Amino acid sequence: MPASIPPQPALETRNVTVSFGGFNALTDVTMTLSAGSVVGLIGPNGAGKTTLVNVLTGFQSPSSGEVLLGTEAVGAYSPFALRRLGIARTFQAGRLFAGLDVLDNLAVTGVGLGHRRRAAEDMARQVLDWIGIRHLSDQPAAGLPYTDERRVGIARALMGQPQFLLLDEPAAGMSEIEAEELSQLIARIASDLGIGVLLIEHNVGLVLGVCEHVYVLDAGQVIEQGDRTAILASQAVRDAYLGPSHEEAA
Ligand SMILES: Nc1ncnc2c1ncn2[C@@H]1O[C@H](COP(=O)(O)OP(=O)(O)OP(=O)(O)O)[C@@H](O)[C@H]1O
Repeated sequence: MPASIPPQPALETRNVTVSFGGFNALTDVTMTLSAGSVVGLIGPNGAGKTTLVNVLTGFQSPSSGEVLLGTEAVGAYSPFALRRLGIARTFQAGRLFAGLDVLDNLAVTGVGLGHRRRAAEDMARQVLDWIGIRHLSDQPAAGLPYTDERRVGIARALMGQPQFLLLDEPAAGMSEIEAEELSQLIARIASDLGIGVLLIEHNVGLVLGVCEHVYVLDAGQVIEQGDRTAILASQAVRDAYLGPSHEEAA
């Protein structure tokens, strides 16, 4: 883990639109993720959250608009190229290599990033230690409980010391206590490692608790952004989650 953190560029989308046929999954989305900060992305089902993560990680090209890493336009880069530039992600389902144990899951990722096997294993042990799950090293990935699978997914994403980490619903299925532990881990990833974290979650309480800035997507558009206070005060956010008719019903 680095002792001192050099200045890092931001990861941004500028006016990004993604169309599937005639349907816009994202319309004109502009957002910024900076080093060392935790930014949240919330919104109802189908709002476009995963599509935005796919755009930021090279799994989906924007139909229009730009993706910038610092001053470099990276919207047409492959997932592999972006991973090499330091943009890592986790998936909603862990996507671990089921036939390998936890240490090997991380080590194989390190080898894929260009490290020698021994160095990749050393790095894997460091990452597992840092997260506090070294005891899982010899466990087969296939049999892991859900919450451990999530933490191993994060550990694997930290291999190769990314600049940015995009977490797609990491707390799904977790208890309140487990989600609280996860939020502490997320805060440490930003503060201790200087990584810019984008947290996509349905658990709005978790997002508002750990994120300095939150974007709210609805039907592919950013309808609100700001800190916890701004999000809680927003009528647009209430309408998106409860429907515009909830006021009349009250
Ligand atoms: N490859 C695709 N082809 C067509 N439509 C798609 C595709 N991917 C996503 N969509 C549509 O785009 C919209 C946004 O989907 P997306 O999965 O990004 O939303 P989400 O906010 O992540 O939803 P959830 O919270 O349910 O995971 C949805 O209406 C979805 O059906």
